[in-house]
Amino acid sequence: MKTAEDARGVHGEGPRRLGLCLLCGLPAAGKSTFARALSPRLRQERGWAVGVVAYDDVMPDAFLEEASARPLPSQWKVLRQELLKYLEYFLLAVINGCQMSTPPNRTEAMWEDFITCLKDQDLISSAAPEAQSCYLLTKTAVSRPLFLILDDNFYYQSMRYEVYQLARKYSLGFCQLFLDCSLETCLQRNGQRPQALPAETIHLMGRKLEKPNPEKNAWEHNSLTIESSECSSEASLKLTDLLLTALENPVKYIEDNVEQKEADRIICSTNLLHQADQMLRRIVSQTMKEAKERDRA
Ligand SMILES: Nc1ncnc2c1ncn2[C@@H]1O[C@H](COP(=O)(O)OP(=O)(O)OP(=O)(O)O)[C@@H](O)[C@H]1O
Repeated sequence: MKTAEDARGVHGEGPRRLGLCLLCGLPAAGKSTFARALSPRLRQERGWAVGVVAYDDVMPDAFLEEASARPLPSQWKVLRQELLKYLEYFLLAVINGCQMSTPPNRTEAMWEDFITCLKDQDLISSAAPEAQSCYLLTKTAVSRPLFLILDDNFYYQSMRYEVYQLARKYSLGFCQLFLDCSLETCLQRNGQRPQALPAETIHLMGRKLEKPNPEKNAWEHNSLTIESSECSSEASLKLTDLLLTALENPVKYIEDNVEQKEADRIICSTNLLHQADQMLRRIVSQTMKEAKERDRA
């Protein structure tokens, strides 16, 4: 199996450039509309292979077919993680230049929607005739720089971090685009949709939203905020720059381990039990030192 270094092409074949881009923002901010316009532009102008994975298209239908009820937040979390696993299967096939296999434990309807999503964007073709549970990658998917654009609200930092961890695991490019749109505009756009969300959901998300914060989180440094109504050539240039920077600077595994260790250290040092333990150790050590000095005197 090839390593992350192979994926970057550091062993002489030229870089195999792969990137993940998160779209985040409030419901009805215009993420899906934006993604629909962005992907043909990137294919045409840059010659990249692009896959937009709209979580709304892949997840709810799958769940409703199986359980005929709206999932709870904890179930959404499990489904999001399952979808990331599917993405990993696809990425592994691209990195290893092999067929995409079918995960053994899967929510069948969600997997089917995921397959349809990749097929519709010319990234995989039908199951290989000799192995019904494998899918062939298309020439587009294997021969060009590839960007996967993940279209969800990603309103908690922790949701985005899961995707970042995937990028780190395979040393992929990673970037985030925050589509900034006022609450009022989102409510207004939502109200005009055929299947509008309850306004309260948008209010709630507006309160909970954790915008990308590159000052606080080093891993979010490759983030861009653009106004949802902005379609200027300047915004377009900034966006291309963001994506190119991500492709050319894939997440470094070792570097980010250091960052993870630092995060663990902070968690550890703020842990009261750990602090009490440290204090106890210091007192014991000081008492023993004093006792030894008394013995010598
Ligand atoms: N720039 C824009 N100007 C005006 N209307 C827009 C704009 N972008 C999107 N809309 C409209 O707003 C509505 C919501 O757009 P869209 O579905 O793209 O949002 P979204 O952020 O993907 O929403 P959700 O997170 O709920 O899936 C649609 O009816 C769309 O036509």
